[in-house]
Amino acid sequence: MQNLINQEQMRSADVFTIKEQEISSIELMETASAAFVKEFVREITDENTPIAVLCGKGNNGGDGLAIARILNDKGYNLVSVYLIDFSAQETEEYKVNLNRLKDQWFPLTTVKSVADLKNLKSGVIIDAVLGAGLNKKLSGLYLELAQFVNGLNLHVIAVDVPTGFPAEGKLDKDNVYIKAELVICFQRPKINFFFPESAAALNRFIVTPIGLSEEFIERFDSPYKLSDAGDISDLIKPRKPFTHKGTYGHALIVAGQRETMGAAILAARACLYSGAGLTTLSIPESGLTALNATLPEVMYKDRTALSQSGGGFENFSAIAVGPGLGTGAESLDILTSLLKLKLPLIIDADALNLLGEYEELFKQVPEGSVLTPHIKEFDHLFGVHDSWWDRLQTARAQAVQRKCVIVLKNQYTFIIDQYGGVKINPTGNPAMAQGGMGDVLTGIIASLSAQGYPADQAASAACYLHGLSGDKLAVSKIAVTASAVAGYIPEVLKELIK
Ligand SMILES: NC(=O)C1=CN([C@@H]2O[C@H](COP(=O)(O)OP(=O)(O)OC[C@H]3O[C@@H](n4cnc5c(N)ncnc54)[C@H](OP(=O)(O)O)[C@@H]3O)[C@@H](O)[C@H]2O)[C@@H](O)CC1
Ligand SMILES: Nc1ncnc2c1ncn2[C@@H]1O[C@H](COP(=O)(O)OP(=O)(O)O)[C@@H](O)[C@H]1O
Repeated sequence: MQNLINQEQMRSADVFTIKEQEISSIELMETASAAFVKEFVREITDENTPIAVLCGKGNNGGDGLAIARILNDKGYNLVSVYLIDFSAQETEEYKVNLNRLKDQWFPLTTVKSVADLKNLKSGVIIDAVLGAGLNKKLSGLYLELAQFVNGLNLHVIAVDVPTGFPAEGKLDKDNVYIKAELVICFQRPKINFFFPESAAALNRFIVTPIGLSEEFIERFDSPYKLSDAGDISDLIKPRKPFTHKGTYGHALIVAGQRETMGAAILAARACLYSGAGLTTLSIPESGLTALNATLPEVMYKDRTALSQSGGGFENFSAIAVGPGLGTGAESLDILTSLLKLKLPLIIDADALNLLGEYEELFKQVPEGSVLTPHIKEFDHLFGVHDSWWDRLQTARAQAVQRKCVIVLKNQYTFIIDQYGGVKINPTGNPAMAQGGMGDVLTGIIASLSAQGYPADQAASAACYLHGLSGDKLAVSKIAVTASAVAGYIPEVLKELIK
């Protein structure tokens, strides 16, 4: 698990590393530039590709100058450098690298206005204009430059961060960035890469270590952590000898109505395949035939018993409610009765929509519950947000206030624990953008909860497994179905168990 540090912390990591390793800042820049080149040559393998390096006058530009030199040394023989001369001040490291470049023969063009970029027509652009030192929106000549470069439609690879893109904080819709196909980013990804608004600035990113002290970085207490396979492997317990179905909990899923019975069955399927000892589905009776035909292992519970002082619903190891439930009077009664049990719930889909409608009901959600909203459900619950940064901050505050886990779903799903800590899930892909996928996630969370994993662990492991299953299936498929993702969970679980 990596902690995502902010730019101030990154700068102190620079200072610490320079002192600890007794190196100069120019040597650190050289290491960073070499690390960039290592990734770049994997991406652009043809040494005869024309490469234009656009360099600002800060350290991002300093990197660009070093990168141009290292690429040239590696046999990339069509590298040209454009010195973006829109600001007066240049950094020391920039000056050193410019002198190193001038020592060799190198095509250098000084750019005083975008007209000076007229020869830029083909090949790859390395964007080293502005990096993490960005302190305001692009305007004036920088804005013109970004618009000009974007208009060229060339393959842009950015150094550390695309020009104009803030590493952290709210991303305004009217921001303009130099749009990169790829960002090769130093040591840690920027938190803003994980928000959908980042699609305006980059398609992909790679993180490359540049030798900063990991020990020092790990000491920072960041609220944002990036999950990885190792964390999930550490969590998942193997199945032990002499265990039986009773060992692995009994999950109940309360879901479905006539038109959306599939959502209930998908959630139950995922629960079953994620290893719950027993899975029971509470659906309208009209769904029984479908249930028995598709999932014979799953049991049925008549939901009309729920209103009768618990009706045995209190005896399950975990309860999930919501997929395909509907928002009518009957569904409202079901949710009201479930909340009266005062047991932590996994709350999804229509159950969330009901909570959004009835504030009094929302207040009754027990501590330790897991809410799994997608963007629309989230904004219905907590008000409309105009940025993902704000949405995430609201989620953190609400998770603390309600002592619940919030799973804010997206390409990168944010799992927010009861203390406001955020785990970012790295697995999953656009092939999974199909109906029913959230129902499957709910089923996995229910299953892991029934097996005894605490709410935040169940949620983060479920998101990882769900996305990984989708990733494996997407290797050979343009789109993957929710059923297939559920069906593949046992394999990814097995793979992750140590
Ligand atoms: N540990 C690491 O990660 C390492 C990082 N390294 C590299 O350093 C990069 C950060 O370098 P940096 O701090 O010199 O800032 P950089 O991005 O070049 O900007 C320079 C100047 O631009 C200006 N400016 C800002 N916004 C503006 C705007 N909108 N419009 C116009 N001007 C604007 C602002 O000047 P000001 O406005 O204050 O006069 C600012 O001072 C980082 O991304 C990475 O590439 C490696 O070399 C070593 C290890
Ligand atoms: N592009 C994507 N990349 C990664 N995961 C995705 C993508 N699109 C959808 N998903 C995942 O699929 C699920 C969709 O949930 P949701 O919108 O509630 O679906 P549904 O209501 O159809 O069940 C979420 O877990 C989300 O993270």
